[in-house]
Amino acid sequence: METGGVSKLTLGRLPTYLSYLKSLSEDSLPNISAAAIAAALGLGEVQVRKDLAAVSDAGKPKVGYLVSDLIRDLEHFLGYGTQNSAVLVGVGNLGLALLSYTGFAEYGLDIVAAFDKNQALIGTPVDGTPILPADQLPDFCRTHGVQIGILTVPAEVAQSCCDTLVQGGVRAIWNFAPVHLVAPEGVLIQRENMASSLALLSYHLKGAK
Ligand SMILES: NC(=O)c1ccc[n+]([C@@H]2O[C@H](COP(=O)([O-])OP(=O)(O)OC[C@H]3O[C@@H](n4cnc5c(N)ncnc54)[C@H](O)[C@@H]3O)[C@@H](O)[C@H]2O)c1
Repeated sequence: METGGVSKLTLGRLPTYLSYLKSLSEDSLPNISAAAIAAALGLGEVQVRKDLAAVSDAGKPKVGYLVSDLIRDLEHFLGYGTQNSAVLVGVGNLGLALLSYTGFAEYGLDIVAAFDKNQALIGTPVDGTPILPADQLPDFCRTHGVQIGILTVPAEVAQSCCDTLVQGGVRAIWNFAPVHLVAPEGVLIQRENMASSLALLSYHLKGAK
């Protein structure tokens, strides 16, 4: 996976740094040290220093980072300044919850339309997002230059929906269905795997007994 020279683990921590920095009140000091960020987030100082050095050269010895510069560099690196158009496929329980979440805009994600095969759902927008028939998916993606597809369909149809997104020119797929998807080179599939997270929790509890 191409991540601009930083590891996937570092990349996964960057939004945490960003949201912490943004949560600091305007009355806070303009500068912050890697040590202070590490302490606030329960991370190692060396780790934080290394992560931030990969995306920003705003850090100065003894002074730390100018918070506003660090926010700017993190947002730039994560591409939050530019909005990415996305479509969501499968307007069921999970799809509806994601469509109703207003926080994605902050991460540069703009869900421009949702698709479902259930005719009863077509035509009634969810929080302003139109719900369109599934057979319009590839044409819509092509016409609107959609880059991201969010899959919230049952596992058994996820691969065919993924193929349709790829046909429409989508190059990044956020898959919530519990299934491994195959896509051509150049298409990134990011699976939201709740089983992995749960396994970690169960394993932790087992060790604590
Ligand atoms: N609900 C959750 O909390 C949750 C959590 C984690 C993962 N998931 C996964 O997310 C997916 C959706 O779960 P859900 O609970 O929202 O299911 P759901 O049955 O409520 O919704 C699925 C939707 O997909 C639509 N659909 C089915 N085939 C389609 C197709 N070919 N093209 C377009 N739309 C199609 C259905 O009409 C329905 O509206 C599942 O794979 C599930 O395992 C759900």
